[in-house]
Amino acid sequence: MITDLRLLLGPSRAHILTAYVAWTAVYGVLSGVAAALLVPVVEDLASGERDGIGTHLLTLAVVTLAAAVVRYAQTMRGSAAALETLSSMHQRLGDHLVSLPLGWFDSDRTGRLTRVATDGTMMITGIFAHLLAPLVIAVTAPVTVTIALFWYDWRLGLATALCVPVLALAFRFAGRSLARGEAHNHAADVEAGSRVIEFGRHQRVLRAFGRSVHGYRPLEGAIEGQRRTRRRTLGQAVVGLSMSGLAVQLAVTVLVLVLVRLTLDGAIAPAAAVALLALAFRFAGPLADVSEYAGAIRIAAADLRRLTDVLREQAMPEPEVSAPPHRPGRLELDHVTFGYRPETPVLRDFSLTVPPGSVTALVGPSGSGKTTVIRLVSRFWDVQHGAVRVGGADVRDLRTEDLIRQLALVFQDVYLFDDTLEANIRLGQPEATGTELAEAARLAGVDEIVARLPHGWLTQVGEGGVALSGGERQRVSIARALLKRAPIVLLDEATAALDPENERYLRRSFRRLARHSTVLLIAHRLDNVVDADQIVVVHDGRVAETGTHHSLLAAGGAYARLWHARTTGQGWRLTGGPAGGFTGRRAGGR
Ligand SMILES: Nc1ncnc2c1ncn2[C@@H]1O[C@H](COP(=O)(O)OP(=O)(O)OP(=O)(O)O)[C@@H](O)[C@H]1O
Repeated sequence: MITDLRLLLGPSRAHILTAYVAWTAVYGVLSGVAAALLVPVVEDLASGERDGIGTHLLTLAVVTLAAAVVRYAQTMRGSAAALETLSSMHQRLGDHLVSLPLGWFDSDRTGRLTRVATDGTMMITGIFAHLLAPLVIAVTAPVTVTIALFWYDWRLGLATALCVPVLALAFRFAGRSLARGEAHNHAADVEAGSRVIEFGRHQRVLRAFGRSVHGYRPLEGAIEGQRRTRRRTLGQAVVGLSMSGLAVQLAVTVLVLVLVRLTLDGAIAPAAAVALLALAFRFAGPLADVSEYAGAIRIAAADLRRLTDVLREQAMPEPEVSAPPHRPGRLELDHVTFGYRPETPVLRDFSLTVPPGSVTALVGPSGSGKTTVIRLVSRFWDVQHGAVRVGGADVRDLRTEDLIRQLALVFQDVYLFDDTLEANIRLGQPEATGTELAEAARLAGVDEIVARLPHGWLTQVGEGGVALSGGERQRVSIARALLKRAPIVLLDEATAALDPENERYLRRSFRRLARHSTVLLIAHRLDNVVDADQIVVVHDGRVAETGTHHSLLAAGGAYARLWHARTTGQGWRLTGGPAGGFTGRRAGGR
């Protein structure tokens, strides 16, 4: 737990935790010493030793006072450490997430991440408020008491020391069974939580098909699974906790028996035996506390581990300093082979060069790998073979900020943040002037949206941009790209048909983007590729054909078939033929 907390704090702030643990340990030692000092006091009382009693009482008072001061310092440091850990947790998570490859963010991991990040605050507060101090004191106070017992009578000390492995075994057994149960509970909770989120998010589809909670099997199954798992793990937890509680009781019984034996043999005076009995309980007290908290400690430790596991994920390697982009605006994929799973390549020996200031269009059937090309250029993933170069530099030799500075991305699935319209566009260039912002908005047709909305630029667009239509969201995303004025623009054209107005804005913006930048465009409508400097036909992860609209038509290959099928107006569909071949088929034709 302490290792994970140190990782969460980071190397520069880890000393805050070390100081807190050290103060807690000192408090544990002092409380053990204070308990041990009762023995000579009781002995003095019984023997009527007036001089001794004064000295011992004074020592006891000093130790108790020191324990109180240390307790105060320890509590203050605990609050400071909790606050630091909380602020550091979100910061470090955020910093690390941006360095992870996008492949890491599958829906399963994102669901788990959401849970650990939201539960994290409660968990960290709980650890510092209730768990860490008892855990440290459960080590230092009993150790101090054991040393005191040794000092008083070695047989008593030996008996106490022999109890330690038994207790450790019992705690280990309890801890393991609790951890196992907790892992099952967590998996069941995540599954149920994900199903509830899915159920909420996709209400439109579910309602269209008349599904309520009761008719939605995945959610019902997950809730039932959660109930079954909880019932089963509760039984295991009770067994584990009873075992550790029993072990503590057993240790106390052993100590009492040894004490009685030594007293009966005359080795210990009866009055001292009473004080030593209290000391034996002081040995067992912190352990009993910890055994009581064992469930909470295990749960917190598991939550903490899940959180720090994210920080342990391998980040994308980045150079200290970026290689200089010696060919600005140039884009190149050099014999690239890549698969989301290395054993199933999506792009094979894929080569493509986009000269600076030119427009290249990627066309091809759905699933042929066009979007993957754009993702590799943006270094969302790293290639398995070959190289991707932006501005002449391998993307792996560029720091993320330097790579992203060269790119503007317009994706199909435009995501807008729950902020104002202006903030969403400024994302492309936060320091842009008002004039630049207005110009980008005018070209992309966002000014019309601004004029229509009640709060204009300051309208909140809602999470994901729900307050805007799909076409409007795309216009906002194009305005972002226009504002950024990056040397290279990557554009994934919307597959869904845009209405004529949105289409007009898209074309206008596109012409403006092409005037200043290199453009790599994924085209789903062939009208938009006629003027491209280069058309690359992608099929099954390979470059099937390359040329201009006219040269490809003259070649009479896959592109020409595609074009003719489209222009006959009878509909077409792409089917994978032999290497590089598509067939333009009439809809419904054989
Ligand atoms: N995140 C992912 N994990 C695993 N496989 C993926 C992932 N994204 C895409 N794929 C697979 O990679 C292949 C190429 O997908 P890609 O999105 O690049 O095709 P595309 O040509 O852009 O298709 P479309 O025109 O439909 O957008 C497909 O088989 C797809 O299922």
